[in-house]
Amino acid sequence: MNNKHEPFIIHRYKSIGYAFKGMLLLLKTESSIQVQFFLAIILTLAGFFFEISSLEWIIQIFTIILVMSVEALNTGLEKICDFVHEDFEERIGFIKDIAAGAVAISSLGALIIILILYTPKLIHIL
Ligand SMILES: Nc1ncnc2c1ncn2[C@@H]1O[C@H](COP(=O)(O)OP(=O)(O)OP(=O)(O)O)[C@@H](O)[C@H]1O
Repeated sequence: MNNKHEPFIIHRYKSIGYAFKGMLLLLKTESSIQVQFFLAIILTLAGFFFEISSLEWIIQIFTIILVMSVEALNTGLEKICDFVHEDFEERIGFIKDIAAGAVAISSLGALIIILILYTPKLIHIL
């Protein structure tokens, strides 16, 4: 529970704690995040294997962050939807669909970026 009267530093410290708890909850409970985390590990290993440049690392890390952040926000939105309206409701379906659309946009973008990064390297070793 947040206490708005506690010192700023304590308040910030607790907020960071909640945020880390949120990351662990996502990893423990959400299969989509687990799959993305697994793919992030594969990409990290690929980065070391192909000795990608600093700029390529930055692009790859940003790509992973983007997809996983959008997925996390989508998960939160789904939970709110289920909390406010458990039964079938067209407007809830619409909200969930457009939130899933955001995940699709970031995932397709990520796929294109990863293909641009690794296709030449894969062709080179084949
Ligand atoms: N309460 C509802 N009313 C109307 N349509 C819904 C409702 N709940 C889900 N839907 C429809 O089903 C789709 C999938 O919803 P769901 O909450 O199962 O998301 P998901 O991405 O499959 O979830 P998960 O995180 O389990 O993978 C939504 O995009 C929406 O079209």
